[in-house]
Amino acid sequence: MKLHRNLVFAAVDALNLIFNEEKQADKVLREVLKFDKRWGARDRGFIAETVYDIVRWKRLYSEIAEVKAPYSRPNLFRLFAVWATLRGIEVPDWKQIEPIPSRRIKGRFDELSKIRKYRESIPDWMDTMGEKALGKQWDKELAALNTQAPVVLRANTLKTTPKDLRNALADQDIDTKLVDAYPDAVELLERKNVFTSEVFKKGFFEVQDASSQRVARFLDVKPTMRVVDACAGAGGKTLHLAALMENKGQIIAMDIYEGKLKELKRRAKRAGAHNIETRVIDTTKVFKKLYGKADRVLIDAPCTGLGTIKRSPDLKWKLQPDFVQKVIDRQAELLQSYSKIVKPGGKMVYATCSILPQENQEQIKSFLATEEGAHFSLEKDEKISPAKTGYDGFYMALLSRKA
Ligand SMILES: C[S@@+](CC[C@H](N)C(=O)[O-])C[C@H]1O[C@@H](n2cnc3c(N)ncnc32)[C@H](O)[C@@H]1O
Repeated sequence: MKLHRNLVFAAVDALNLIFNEEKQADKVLREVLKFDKRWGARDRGFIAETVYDIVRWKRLYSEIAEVKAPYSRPNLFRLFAVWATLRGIEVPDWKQIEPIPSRRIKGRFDELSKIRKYRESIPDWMDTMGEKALGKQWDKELAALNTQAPVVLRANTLKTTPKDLRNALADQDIDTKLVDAYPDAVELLERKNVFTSEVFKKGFFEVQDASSQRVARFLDVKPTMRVVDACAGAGGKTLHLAALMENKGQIIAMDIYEGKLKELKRRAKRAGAHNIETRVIDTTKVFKKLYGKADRVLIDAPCTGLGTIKRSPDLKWKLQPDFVQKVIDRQAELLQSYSKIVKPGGKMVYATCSILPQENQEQIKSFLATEEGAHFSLEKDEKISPAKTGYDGFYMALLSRKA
């Protein structure tokens, strides 16, 4: 494989922004990929994959390359040299890249791979927390979280069917497969930029991880219902709810960030979803007015996102230990306030994209033991394991309010 200088330099520029300026990897890539209009799909793919790989294996590669933060440019090139050597790619003889004998890189790799925190490239605190929470299963989950996520689309059934979507994508040379047990999912066989396709512009699909596609269905909605999506964000699950409700009934999508709800409205327009109204939570009045009024409530709670490391490997370096307890406390508060929106006989789903029991089943157990929780009973819950499914880690609990 011949390495092109401008592509490698672009990857190093991106790593500089991610590692030294704490920018989010996906946002950085979106910008960096705009640098040169002449880059084709392969070039862009090379930059994105190289950057994601080096972000994913940052700790391991840094140990091998013997470099530390803040990462100078020569040190970022050293990380790149480790990446290339471990993939059997000849490191080019450029003045920016200080030679490291490949025997040394491979020897250090073998030695460090015996120790989990290096092999899986993870901060000490996160490794300790994961092992304490999940015991032996942590090994498997961690290994799965370090594999690249497949690209999964959710067919928008307001406009198409998964089968028709597959055919439309095939016409544009995008090969896909249907996924058993995920009725709306269409998975790409090869990574491609789907956002530039005509079918995307027409609103025939959204990119949504397969595990995430389980959440809206778990809420058991019907077209006649009033549904509140209390933490709607940019509306990944709101749009799915709209499709499941066949564009009927009413969905109230709330969030504390107006910007996210604006994006939701843009996506709803593209999807042809007309049964959604958005409400910014700028005072508690916004949700207090809804107490006892909804048939269904979704609390897709803010969480550590530990289940999504496959897609966002930089989370390993961005997440801080004190944030974990803060977010757990916030989830408990949201359960207290938003559960009151459910009317007697109604139902609610609490979901996270985390695999930590403290954010999931333990959170629900604590809620059920409170005065507010006493109005609810747990119908069922599901822990979605990245190791077992190959998709994101998720948790969902369906609770019903006593009539
Ligand atoms: C897991 S994300 C939601 C993702 C979204 N449901 C989707 O499917 O795309 C959690 C959301 O909760 C929002 N949030 C945080 N604190 C909140 C609060 N007190 N009330 C409502 N939403 C909140 C965040 O802004 C974020 O958009």
